[in-house]
Amino acid sequence: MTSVQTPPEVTLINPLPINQDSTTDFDMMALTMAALRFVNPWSVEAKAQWSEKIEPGTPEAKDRVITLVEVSAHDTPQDCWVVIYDRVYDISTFLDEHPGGAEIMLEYAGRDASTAFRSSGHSKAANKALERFLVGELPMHERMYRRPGGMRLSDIPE
Ligand code: HEM
Repeated sequence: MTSVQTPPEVTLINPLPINQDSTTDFDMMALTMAALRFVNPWSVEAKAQWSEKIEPGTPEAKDRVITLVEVSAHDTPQDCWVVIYDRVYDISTFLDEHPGGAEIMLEYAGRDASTAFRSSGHSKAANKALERFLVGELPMHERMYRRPGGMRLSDIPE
């Protein structure tokens, strides 16, 4: 005789009991994040307060201090800055002229390109060409290559 087995009774236990206050917690978190975003000094909206755009390679560029955070806001093909050996270059007009192509330089838009520039084996002429695009220099506390009393790489331009 065959007997029909009934499955054992299963009681579902919610392993994570829903906290009645979880919605309130979430709202508080969202509110805090929104407030932080509002006061965030790095917000892109702050861009308007940063340095005026100047003509690259002009004498004022030598005295202008530009922070890494400001450089990072210039990261498009129309407005492309890079840092090479602690100096800031606006290469927006050079992208299409670059013998190595625009794509490779755009990877460094808004960022430090020193090691990429160095390891591509650029000539002395390429180092000299940098001057045309100079718009400023990093503040002392953000520099890696040109610190007073620091060791200088022999091949970085004056
Ligand atoms: C403002 C910055 C730059 C300037 C003025 C510049 C200038 C030049 C110049 C004049 C050349 C021709 C070869 C030479 O004279 O050395 C060249 C080639 C090249 N550059 Fe740049 N460059 C810059 C940034 C970069 C960056 C960030 C990269 C990234 C990796 C790069 C990668 C290359 C490569 C791969 C070549 C070789 C192209 C070939 O031989 O086919 N360059 N660059």
